[in-house]
Amino acid sequence: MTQAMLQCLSHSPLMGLVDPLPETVQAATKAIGNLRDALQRFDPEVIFLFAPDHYNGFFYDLMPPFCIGVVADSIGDFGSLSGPLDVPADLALACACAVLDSDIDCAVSYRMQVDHGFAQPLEMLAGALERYPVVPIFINSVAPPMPAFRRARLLGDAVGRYAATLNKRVLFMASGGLSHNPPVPLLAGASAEVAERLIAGRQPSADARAARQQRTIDAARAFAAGTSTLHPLNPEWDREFLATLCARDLVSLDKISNDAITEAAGASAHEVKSWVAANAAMAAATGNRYTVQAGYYEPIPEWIAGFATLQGQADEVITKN
Ligand SMILES: O=C(O)CCc1cccc(O)c1O
Ligand SMILES: [Fe+2]
Repeated sequence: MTQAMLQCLSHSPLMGLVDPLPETVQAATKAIGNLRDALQRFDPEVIFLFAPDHYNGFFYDLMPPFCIGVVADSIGDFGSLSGPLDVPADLALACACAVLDSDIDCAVSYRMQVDHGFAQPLEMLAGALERYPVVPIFINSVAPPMPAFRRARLLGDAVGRYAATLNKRVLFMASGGLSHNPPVPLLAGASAEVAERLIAGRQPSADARAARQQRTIDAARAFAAGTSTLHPLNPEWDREFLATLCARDLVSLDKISNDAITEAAGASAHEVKSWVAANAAMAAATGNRYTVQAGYYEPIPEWIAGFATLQGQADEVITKN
């Protein structure tokens, strides 16, 4: 008997560093609290966490579209939690095998480094990095060439079919998005110094890390003040995306190209592929018998994020072989 639940949450390391009005913080905090309470009640036996990276664990020396962590550590950028994740290694490896058997070529890592993309939802929803067993599933969302919506959906589909065989309470969790464009550099057109950081920037000096974080904080202040040239948030695009997930119409996203995503919603909007994968996993695990509710949405410039929560429940317990 497998039971499945779905939770998706935007992330932003600017939370607590560059905050909007207290009412906005309160509303977002309440929405996050709702997810946390539901997670606690569900008490997952394993979390499949789909999330991106921001040139902290994955670089252009070898950039996979997808990677499953068999052993994983959080680096603790922007004051996020650092330290090991509780990855059930055999299960993570079996998941990777099942994904490969489903024609989705994903990498594995026995020393996966993750950043706030993974750490923040674990901290905010699970309460700690090691509170629950978690299979971390990286989706490249910042470093072109990137997988398309369709591939993210098929990855999620493969993970969901595997998860349904476990006879456990499984939680599919996604971290990222929605529309946004924080100052994450692109390799195309980068200076030699920035290119080096994107290709081989593992373990930067404390000064380099602090300078990077300060640049992001400065960018958020300018973005909130309306004096920034960063790509604007796109609430209309975000609401349509959420409606598509609520309608369980993931296939309709396949026709949206990566260029169209960047153009409409910003270069980091590709992080929503984590949401697509988690929703596809839920669909596969439940045989499409699940319901989704968008919990909260607000474009929050201070956090450089179309900030949203979403939750889904299976209509029934899944019985399988
Ligand atoms: O690591 C960085 O510099 C990017 C930080 C960042 C900021 C806003 C929204 C995000 O999703 C995000 O990841
Ligand atoms: Fe991000």
